[in-house]
Amino acid sequence: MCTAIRFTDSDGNMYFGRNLDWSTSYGERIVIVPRGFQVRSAFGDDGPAAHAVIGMGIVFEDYPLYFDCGNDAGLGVAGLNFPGYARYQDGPVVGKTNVAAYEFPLWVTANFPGVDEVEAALSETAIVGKPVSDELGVSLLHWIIGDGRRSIVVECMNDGLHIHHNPVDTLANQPGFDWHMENLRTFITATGDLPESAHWRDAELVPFGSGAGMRGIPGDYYSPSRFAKAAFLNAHYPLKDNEAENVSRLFHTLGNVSMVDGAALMADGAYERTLYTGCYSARTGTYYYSTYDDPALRCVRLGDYADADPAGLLEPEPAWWR
Ligand SMILES: C[C@H](CCC(=O)NCCS(=O)(=O)O)[C@H]1CC[C@H]2[C@@H]3[C@H](O)C[C@@H]4C[C@H](O)CC[C@]4(C)[C@H]3C[C@H](O)[C@]12C
Repeated sequence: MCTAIRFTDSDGNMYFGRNLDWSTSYGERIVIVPRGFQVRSAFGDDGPAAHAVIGMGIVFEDYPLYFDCGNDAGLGVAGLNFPGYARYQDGPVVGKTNVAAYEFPLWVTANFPGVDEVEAALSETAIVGKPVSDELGVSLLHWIIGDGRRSIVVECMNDGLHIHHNPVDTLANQPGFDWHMENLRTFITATGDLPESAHWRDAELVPFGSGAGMRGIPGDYYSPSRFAKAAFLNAHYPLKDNEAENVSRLFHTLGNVSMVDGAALMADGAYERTLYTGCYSARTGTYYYSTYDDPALRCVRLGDYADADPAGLLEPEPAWWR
């Protein structure tokens, strides 16, 4: 499973991050697309990247397959599994801009400065289930897209392409976004406040300590549970000012829905774990991440590669955060 959140600092700069939960790594690492890089399109509409992009992914035949990424204008996108619900176009649609599902994160971040522009373009766009290769196939995903003002969720299903306004700036896996939002109504009594004592007949029931208000928010790894917990935490975290506080916010919040070995068996017989947590700070153009085996934070600053030769992709060595 995977979980993603978005929030802003006190100046309106976006922080955007995700847990990548899976059993085996694809060999993912930080990949940078320099501004002006010639982006190859599955449907013949090649063109230079209008924005520099940084994120986590793999490079396949000189093409960056991003799992999540952000751009120099402060726009971020992440793909999360959505099998059983995702249904792409079987082939290109005449009269539309056709984008293969594997191209979607790069298409969003290389072309657009913000969510408004992506949303407008999506009305003329078809997402096509073209495999990246026979071996890699087609991933069935839905996407969260965020900037400094808001986020949306894009779900391509049997009945067409849906764009949801995302007022909780959270996404997990199945079922669909509308269901997750409806389900949050189950938890409206949850609060971060210090609980009062209760009186039952002659008994005064005093809380053991703080945290009682949050009882009922689930802590298991099921997708609806992670959505509810991440949405609660993202809604209650106090607004923070500086980079360190906001990076800390991102990793603490996603740490609360991260998956520990041995607790969630997948259908293939392997346990799911949070292989990495990634965070894009639009304030500093920095991608931070930690992995399951090495929780130390590493990072790469997009601005350090502003003058990079647009002819090639970059796979920089990350530095320790501090
Ligand atoms: C497995 C990842 C999603 C993690 C997730 O949501 N897990 C939920 C588990 S569960 O089902 O709900 O149990 C997804 C996110 C991005 C995906 C990758 C990206 O889409 C880029 C390419 C796309 C190709 O079609 C397949 C390989 C691939 C390299 C994808 C492999 C895999 O499907 C990834 C890594």
